[in-house]
Amino acid sequence: MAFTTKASIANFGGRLLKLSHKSATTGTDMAVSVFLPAQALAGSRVPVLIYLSGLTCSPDNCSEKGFFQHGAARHGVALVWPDTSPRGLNLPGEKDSWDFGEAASFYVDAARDPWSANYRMESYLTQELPSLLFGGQAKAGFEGADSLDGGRVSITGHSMGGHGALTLYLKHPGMYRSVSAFAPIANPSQCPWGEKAFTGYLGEDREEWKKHDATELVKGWKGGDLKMLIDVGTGDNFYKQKQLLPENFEQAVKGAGLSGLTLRYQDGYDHSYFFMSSFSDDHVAHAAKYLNA
Ligand SMILES: N[C@@H](CCC(=O)N[C@@H](CSC=O)C(=O)NCC(=O)O)C(=O)O
Repeated sequence: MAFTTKASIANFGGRLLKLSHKSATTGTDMAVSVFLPAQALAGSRVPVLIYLSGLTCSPDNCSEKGFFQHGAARHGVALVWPDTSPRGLNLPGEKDSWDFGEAASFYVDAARDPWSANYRMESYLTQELPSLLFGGQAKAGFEGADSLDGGRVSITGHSMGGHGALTLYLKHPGMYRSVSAFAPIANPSQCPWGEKAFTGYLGEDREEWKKHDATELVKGWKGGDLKMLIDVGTGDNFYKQKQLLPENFEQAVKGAGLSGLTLRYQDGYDHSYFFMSSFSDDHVAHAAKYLNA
């Protein structure tokens, strides 16, 4: 049995499961939370929306105050909240700052020591975690696992997790049916957060960084309509500090002649979960449109 169930909580007519499992990819225990809507508990196969969290987060932040369960219950969509990095490794410098190391993986497979052995979050999220989650109840070992339809998966995320959602979607055409993001770090090669993380995890070669930068990746997108929703708050201090750079991303989409990006600026909203909870219904509805098509 892959997963240990730490908690099972009644929530929006379904259940919120707090799970953990041993990961061969990261070499650590990994936490992950799953929301099973009532439809899943009643035996229906349900599609899945993965939410990648931002810097400093665990699976708890969004599952406790993002209110994605409200829309997910309505549309019959399961939610998966992975963790933001391996934990408990005690690597040198891992806990020195809130925007690098633990809870700040940027969802890449690190290429530099000491990170490359364990900070392999892209492989974890695109290979190991789906194989464990969608392998059926006998393999997964938690209630309702048989209901998860691994053939219908979309992805979303916030800030660092918005960067993760956009880049995994653009790097793995066909893996996800749609993508959305709240306040994503949309052009990490050009902002302080991204420059710090990419130098630390990937090295100094800026050409290498482009492979993990949504604004660069979208220029080469060949997957047709983008099926992409992005929300950014105009009162977001990180937006004002040019950590997010959604305009660069939009310019790249226009330059590549692509359709299917809805980029909305939400007046006065900040970077917090007050923002996500205000629009999480829209993001679940966006995913459900493609997942239930
Ligand atoms: N500690 C920082 C603020 C950190 C912060 O705002 N983290 C965001 C994600 S930022 C981009 O990835 C977050 O989601 N925090 C968790 C929460 O529950 O709000 C500072 O002091 O500025």
